[in-house]
Amino acid sequence: MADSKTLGGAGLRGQVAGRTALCTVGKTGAGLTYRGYDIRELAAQADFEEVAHLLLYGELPTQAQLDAYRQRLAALRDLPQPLKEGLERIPASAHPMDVMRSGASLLGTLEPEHSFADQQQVADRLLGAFPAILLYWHHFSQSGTRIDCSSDAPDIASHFLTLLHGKAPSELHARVMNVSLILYAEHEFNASTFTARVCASTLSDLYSCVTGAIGSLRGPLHGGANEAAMALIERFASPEEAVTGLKQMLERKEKVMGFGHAIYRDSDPRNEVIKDYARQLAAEMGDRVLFPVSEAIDRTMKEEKGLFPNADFYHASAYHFLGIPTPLFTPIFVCSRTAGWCAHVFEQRADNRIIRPSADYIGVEQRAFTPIANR
Ligand SMILES: CC(=O)SCCNC(=O)CCNC(=O)[C@H](O)C(C)(C)COP(=O)(O)OP(=O)(O)OC[C@H]1O[C@@H](n2cnc3c(N)ncnc32)[C@H](O)[C@@H]1OP(=O)(O)O
Ligand SMILES: O=C([O-])CC(=O)C(=O)O
Repeated sequence: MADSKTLGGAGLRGQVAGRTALCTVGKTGAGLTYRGYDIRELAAQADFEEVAHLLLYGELPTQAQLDAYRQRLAALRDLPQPLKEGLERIPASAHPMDVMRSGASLLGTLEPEHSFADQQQVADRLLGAFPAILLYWHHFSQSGTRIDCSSDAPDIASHFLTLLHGKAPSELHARVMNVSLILYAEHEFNASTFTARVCASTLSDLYSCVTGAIGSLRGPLHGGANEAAMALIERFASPEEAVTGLKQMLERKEKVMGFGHAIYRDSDPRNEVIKDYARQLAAEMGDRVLFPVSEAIDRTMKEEKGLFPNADFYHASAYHFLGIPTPLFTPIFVCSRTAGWCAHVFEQRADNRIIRPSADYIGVEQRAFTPIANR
């Protein structure tokens, strides 16, 4: 009989909760693979649309398939008018992750998934529409501007940056965004994906699965860590200040967001990729503070706690150098992880049994009910 203290109390760590053909995390010799491809090769040579096709359609596309897929996704960028009106009613004070969650849910009321035969179409629709859901609200709430949601950018990475900045990104910026979307696209049974699979196991619709997953991703122990990491980095004006500040945080037993991982023990393979791009962007910007401070935090965490940066830590400075406001960081994770979430929902549906574990009861023994007048 399993001991519940070592199960629930330890966050189900090490428990196999299902099967997947999508991804391996932390296996010896291969840090992270998507359908058998090493993340480093995908990040170096592929575009996000190729990776989304791999996850959602089972294989990397041919050039003709990729062109057709890009066109299909581009045709799904614009938003229906009632969704725009709904986004206009969300206050500027809202967290952008709440906008993503509400946007996904509202789209599901306007273009419901009538049957599971629609699932590929819905997944593509969410991938196509998420940048505009976020950035239509962002511009309207900041300045009252109603942006054109359908840019002529060639891919989702450039589309996002075009909607945000009102102009096409440079080649380097488009590449960094593409790489970021690839790195965040899929990660086995992480908390948000598991949320999506639990929802899918009830035979619920895809919008509900994705909406629930967004809620899970929002927390600072998961996707929200990239925003929290940025807030931390910005607190320090120099590497020396960062070292002192970090040591004080660790003495106070505070968690340092962007470090550590539930599965990886020594390093997160996504870190070295995004760190390299953060360094390139820092050089391009002539930055002399943010990147050196980030490296000082990184070194101090290694020396003091033996902890390593996860995918989120250097994403913070990379996104900052792309001119992305900090509250929009975690929504970009949504734009990417939607590919992984939807692929997991398809997988769950293809071999489903409702996910319903048991709990070890630790409450009071059974007792007699006392009517309210006698209590
Ligand atoms: C894309 C992603 O979602 S990646 C994860 C993003 N999240 C973060 O960056 C948040 C900061 N990190 C954390 O909170 C954790 O490392 C998690 C949530 C990612 C993993 O949690 P766990 O699996 O429980 O971590 P783990 O078992 O390795 O922790 C071991 C010890 O290191 C400590 N530790 C782990 N991460 C950190 C951290 N970032 N800062 C300080 N201490 C930490 C834990 O408190 C624990 O100490 P204890 O044994 O004294 O309680
Ligand atoms: O796998 C996890 O627990 C968290 C993570 O890195 C991710 O979802 O990308």
